[in-house]
Amino acid sequence: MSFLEVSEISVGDEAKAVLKGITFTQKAFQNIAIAGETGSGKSTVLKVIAGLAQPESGEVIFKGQNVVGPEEKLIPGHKGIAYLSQHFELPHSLRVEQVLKYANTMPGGEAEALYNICRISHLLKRKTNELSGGERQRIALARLLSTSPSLLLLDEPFSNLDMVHKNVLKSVIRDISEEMGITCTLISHDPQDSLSWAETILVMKEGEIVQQGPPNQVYTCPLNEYVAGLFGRYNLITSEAMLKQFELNKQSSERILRPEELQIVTNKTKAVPGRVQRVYFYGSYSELEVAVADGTVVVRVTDGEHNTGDQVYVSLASGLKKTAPGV
Ligand SMILES: Nc1ncnc2c1ncn2[C@@H]1O[C@H](COP(=O)(O)OP(=O)(O)OP(=O)(O)O)[C@@H](O)[C@H]1O
Repeated sequence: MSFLEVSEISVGDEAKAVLKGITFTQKAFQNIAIAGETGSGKSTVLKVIAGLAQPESGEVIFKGQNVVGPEEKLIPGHKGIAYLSQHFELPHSLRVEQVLKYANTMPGGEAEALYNICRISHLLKRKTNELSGGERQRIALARLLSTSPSLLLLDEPFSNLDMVHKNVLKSVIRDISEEMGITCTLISHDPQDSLSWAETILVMKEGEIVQQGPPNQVYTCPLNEYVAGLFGRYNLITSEAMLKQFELNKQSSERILRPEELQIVTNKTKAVPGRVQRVYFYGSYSELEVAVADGTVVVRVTDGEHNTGDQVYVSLASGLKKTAPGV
């Protein structure tokens, strides 16, 4: 029995299809991230899983039990599944401890451990209107988790957080999985969040899953430019000289190369000549925009030795091996 089975979920009608036959499974403790452009249907998937949005067809089976939609249940939702919305709300001007007390179904010791994991123990006496955005979010999270769910659905939890609060929340999410045995699914617009955290990434476009696989596969072997663009800079190699020198298949997604999949070399074998047009410094590495015979490519370097105007040779990074993208 799978932990979560999502089968052929469709939402919307012919005039506006929001989800079109979404199917995937999630194992217990498998971190799944959902990526996709705005409006691709990511939040709707989470809401259907949580029993908060009604699908037209398909089913969600959670630990062997059917999750029913809001049209079939007086109080929407499923006890074992928590959904942290982008637009969560906390009651106004109540003490944090009161907010948590109303929701809490855990025995005293466990609730205290939860508040420690969520880094909110020091906030219990504060009023809800005296909190930062990051603190409010961790309290909303603790409130959800105090009903002891085993699946947590996080809908863009990092948006609007500064780096400090974001890093705290990342540690909280990691501890929630490890210490409380909760499985998490995450939507994030920042590719770094998904790539560094997930075991599996589902990529959505226009209500469909267009690619799924482990982060390194989705990143290095994107199905197309849409998927590539979601996870960072890329080159679509169209230069005839490069295709020939690098022995790339003109028709396939092999032509999509990340800046670090190219390198600057002194040996002219299997390399094409170019001139550095721009240098972008990012701290631990730089990206060079290099004009080649019939195009421009971006190459990542770590030596900091290149300047605008330099004559260079570009080749494929050594040991680079592309595999077929998983769909
Ligand atoms: N209750 C609703 N009724 C009708 N259409 C809706 C409803 N909620 C969302 N939609 C539409 O469904 C599509 C998918 O929305 P959804 O919020 O799931 O996308 P998303 O990928 O999460 O977007 P974002 O990244 O902007 O949050 C959008 O076109 C949206 O306008």
